[in-house]
Amino acid sequence: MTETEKPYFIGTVKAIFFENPENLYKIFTIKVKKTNTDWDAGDIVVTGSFGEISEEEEYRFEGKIVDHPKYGKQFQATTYKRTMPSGRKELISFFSSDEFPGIGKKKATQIVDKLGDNAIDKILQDPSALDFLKLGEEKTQAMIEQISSNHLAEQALFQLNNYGFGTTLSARIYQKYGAQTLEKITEDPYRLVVDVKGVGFKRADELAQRLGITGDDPRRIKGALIQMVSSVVNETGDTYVDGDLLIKRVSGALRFNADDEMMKKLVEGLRNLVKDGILTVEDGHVYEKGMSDNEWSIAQSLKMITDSFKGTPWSKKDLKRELKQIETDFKVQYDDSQVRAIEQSLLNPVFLLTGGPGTGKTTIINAIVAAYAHLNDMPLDPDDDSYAIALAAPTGRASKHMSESTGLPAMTIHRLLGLTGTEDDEFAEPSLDCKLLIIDEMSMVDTKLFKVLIDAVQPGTQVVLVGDQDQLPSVGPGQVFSDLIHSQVFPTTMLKNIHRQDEKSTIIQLAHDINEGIIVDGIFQNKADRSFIGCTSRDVPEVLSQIIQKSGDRGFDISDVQVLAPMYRGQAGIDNLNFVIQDVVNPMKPKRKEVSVGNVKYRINDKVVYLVNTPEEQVFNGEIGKIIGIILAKENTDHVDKLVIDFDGNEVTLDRKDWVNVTLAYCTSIHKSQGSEFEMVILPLVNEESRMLRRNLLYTAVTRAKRLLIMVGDRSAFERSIKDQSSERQTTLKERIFVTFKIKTNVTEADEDSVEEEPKEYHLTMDMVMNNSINPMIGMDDIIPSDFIEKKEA
Ligand SMILES: Nc1ncnc2c1ncn2[C@@H]1O[C@H](COP(=O)(O)OP(=O)(O)OP(=O)(O)O)[C@@H](O)[C@H]1O
Repeated sequence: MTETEKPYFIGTVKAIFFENPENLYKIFTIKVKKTNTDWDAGDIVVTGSFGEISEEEEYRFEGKIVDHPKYGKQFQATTYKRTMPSGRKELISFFSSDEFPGIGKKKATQIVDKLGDNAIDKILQDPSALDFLKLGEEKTQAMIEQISSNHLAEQALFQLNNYGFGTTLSARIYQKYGAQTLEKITEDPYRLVVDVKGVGFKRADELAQRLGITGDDPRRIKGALIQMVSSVVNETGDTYVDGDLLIKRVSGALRFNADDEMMKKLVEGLRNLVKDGILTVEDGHVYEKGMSDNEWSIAQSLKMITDSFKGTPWSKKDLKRELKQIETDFKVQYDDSQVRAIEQSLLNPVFLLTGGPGTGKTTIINAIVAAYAHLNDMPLDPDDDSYAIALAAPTGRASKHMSESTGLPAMTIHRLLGLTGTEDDEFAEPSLDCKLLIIDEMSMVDTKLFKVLIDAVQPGTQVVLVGDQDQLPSVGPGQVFSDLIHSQVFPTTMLKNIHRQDEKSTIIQLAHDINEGIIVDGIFQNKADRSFIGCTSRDVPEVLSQIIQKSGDRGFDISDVQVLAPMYRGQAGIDNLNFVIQDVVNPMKPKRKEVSVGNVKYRINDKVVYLVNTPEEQVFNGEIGKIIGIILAKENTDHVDKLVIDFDGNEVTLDRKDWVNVTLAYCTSIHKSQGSEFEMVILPLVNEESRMLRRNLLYTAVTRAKRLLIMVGDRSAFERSIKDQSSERQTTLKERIFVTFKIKTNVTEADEDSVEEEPKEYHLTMDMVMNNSINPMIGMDDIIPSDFIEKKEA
């Protein structure tokens, strides 16, 4: 090997024993034919990211020899190339191989006779070189594609690598565009911002610069606009970005002077994105593709449900009688607001019920179900043909709670709708054949999911949405539950009385006080069921270790203890606390099995959380499980490391490539904890997290504790959380509802058409952009929500 020559191996692939479709990483063995290294072995192991690799084919790999601590000597390939067959004999056997169905030895010989030893190059350069075979267009095309596919994948991955993309991103890009990768990204590198997760504007901009796309190139402007809308919406949870703000931010990102000429170009860019259906602009608000339609669609479906409701076959008197009966049966006396809630839910097509912990939401769901069934002569038996009640919640835990408390089947909204939790859900159009639909934990439902859910409801169905509007809003954009309540268009009951009878419990009262913004001194005093331990963020890990140790001594199983934190980073952040707690409750000991991925180590008994939806395995985002088995690659015939995890009785085996879907769960985010409750919650809050500290965050965390709550950290961080009201998310769902419901009451047919037709007309004018004169309520001055209620009830 000369100094400049890179180490290489040429060999035939024998067996591929690991493949990660996410990043195309593969591990396989080759039978070595030639090498410039002094590693003299018949078969070697090769690793790396490869577009396509076929067994029994010959390739040339360049890279370096490494000594893996566990698996020994391997060749880590950075580039690879299929060695093209050369020489008459090899070429004939190549063309007559299984890769080219319909080409036998005779035709293969003809090709080589006609095109010579350079046959492959000739075909790649000029596909008409094969015309003489008269195979027909389809077959010829298939043959050319087969020849070029490997060649193109290599070329593309090599070039992407040159452009500075790492293996994972290169693989994602190649998976998206396939053979057209280079053509597509050189034509418009900014398309990566839309098409490939993980490529932002800055990255695409660097590539664009290398390709000579700079300054005010329309492609550059377009890329910056798309990226900015997406990042603002994901950061804030708003459903749109204010047009002015967008233009300001984008001109900053593009380093444009805010002169008229540049503004015109930005507005033009926006206009084109609207034309191409990538963004929507309405009343000066800029929405990501589909988001504006989602809001309209929700409003229209709610209107359809409202309009199609023809009343009940029983009278209000029957209902009163039924309520008395239920009180007797359930041995409970409902308070006034609870009675109102039960009545309104049964009398109306759409009803909203909100209340804090212990106010009786579950109690009311039980009453609604029982009364509905009895009043409609329907047995409360899911196996009976006439049973038509659907109960669902956004998380597995919440739906399980619903099912346990009602004794009826309840499921996740995804399962109810047959959704997969992937991007395909956007195009799903399921249909629900129930007559009464009750959704719990409604504050967690985002705009996209609610759109699919409410669109699936059939005319005549009654819908009851239950939740706690003061909790954190959904992770995805929107705040549907809060918007529906604040629209005041639908009958709503807010439960305020706390009914939970536990005299000793002070946690619920604390939660209500927090919600009211009351900072009572008592919050920092120790009570039987809660305590506060003041410390700095540096001390949080140590304090937490001690609490966890003591909780174990007091008989708490770690599955009942949950540490909840707002952020991932920092000493008191989720990532660090997980390592700290793991060391206390499940430390490494000699001879214990341990596997690692990145800097996370997994051992048997570790508490983990699942991060995606996998309906085939019946395991969903946010579910907490325990590792009950570790099967090493050398112990199974697949030659892959595996984790066996018990998710509440459902055992799931995850191959190493799927470990990205789990993480340690001794400490989880407060956001993820929504919809779950734990016997004991430990809540560290520190001043470093000030950006996140809001009342609804603290309220959500505190309300997760059933028996014990231990607050740790900076006193001022807790006080700040109580004081800082969270700002409302920016959405236009309420306005859509006002417009849509006004149609029903007093607008003409012509107006109706103009709303139902896609409301896409481009409104953002230069004036608007420059003068900050955009008003989302344009044209709605004369409507106030209570107008509608009065009309409805009249
Ligand atoms: N009117 C009532 N009279 C007596 N007890 C009641 C009444 N309403 C509710 N309860 C009791 O109060 C407790 C809390 O009620 P429930 O579980 O329905 O509240 P919740 O709002 O669903 O609470 P969480 O959101 O915390 O689960 C239960 O034990 C329930 O039996």
